[in-house]
Amino acid sequence: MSNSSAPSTSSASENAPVYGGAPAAPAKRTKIRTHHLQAMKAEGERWAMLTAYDYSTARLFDDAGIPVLLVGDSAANVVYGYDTTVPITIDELIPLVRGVVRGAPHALVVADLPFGSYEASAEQALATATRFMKEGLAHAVKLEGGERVAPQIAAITAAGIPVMAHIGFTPQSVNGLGGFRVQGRGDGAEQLVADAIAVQEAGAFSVVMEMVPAELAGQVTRKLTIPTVGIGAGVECDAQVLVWQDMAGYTSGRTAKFVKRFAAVGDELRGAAAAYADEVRAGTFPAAEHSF
Ligand SMILES: Nc1nc(=O)c2c([nH]1)NC[C@@H]1CN(c3ccc(C(=O)N[C@@H](CCC(=O)O)C(=O)O)cc3)CN21
Ligand SMILES: CC(C)C(=O)C(=O)O
Ligand SMILES: [Mg+2]
Repeated sequence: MSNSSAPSTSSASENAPVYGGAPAAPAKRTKIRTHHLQAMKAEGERWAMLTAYDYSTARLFDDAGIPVLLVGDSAANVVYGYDTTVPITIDELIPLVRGVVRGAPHALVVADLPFGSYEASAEQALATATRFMKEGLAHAVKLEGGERVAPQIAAITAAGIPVMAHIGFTPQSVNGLGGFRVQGRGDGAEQLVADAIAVQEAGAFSVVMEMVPAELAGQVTRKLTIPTVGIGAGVECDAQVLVWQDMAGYTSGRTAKFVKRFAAVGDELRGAAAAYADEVRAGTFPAAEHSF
């Protein structure tokens, strides 16, 4: 459906450096829509979601073929430096969404609704989701909660906005959940299953399960018709998500147990900054070739 192929670069000079605005990838790749994710579940094809918070990283991840990018409220931690996701606001997130959407011509871009912007009522949730679509140009929104936010999910989807749900450990409720903890153990299993079914019935196109025992996450994945996206929820989910800085080794300090580092970007970048500064101090940069 409507695979509007990305326009090619219209740069005046072939050799001009590209600082922005250019398409991230060759044309012809499919623009990902929710029905593609549904089809992948039917085919048993796993997919990867990553967070992104700006244009430049969104381009790289779109080029890498990541089908879904999440502008997470984890921006609270990795962009703004807050301790939790509780303080981040709609106005701090929307500009990040705009950058990611411009950088990702193929990926489905999902925007996290921040704490305090949707819990009060279906009306509040729809108003917030609408801002992320109109001002952020997001393709879908995500919110935390199961049964308790089913009316919100129903109202947003009824307005034509796809919703990704998020159950299990929901970081915005860290204070109510008694810390960063695995959910769905023991008695919690029944509630987790009820939450999964509630969000599917309310119209969610997909659901994130965070820090849920692998076996339970597998059961839920088989029970649901919509794709599940795990983070600390085992390999039987239909998809996986990680915060990109965690995945790339660009987060400082201790990371959660579910994180695997696929690169050491932080070390690389620190090294580049130090090497640059050394050359400036030594007078070896800029050289003649960098001068006019
Ligand atoms: N960089 C980053 N990565 C994330 O995955 C992430 C964020 N930020 N910010 C928002 C939330 C917060 N998340 C978190 C934060 C801490 C733990 C954590 O400390 N987990 C313990 C759990 C111990 C247990 O219950 O067994 C761990 O060791 O994994 C988990 C998820 C996930 N999200
Ligand atoms: C970790 C993912 C699922 C998230 O909600 C976020 O990055 O905010
Ligand atoms: Mg989040």
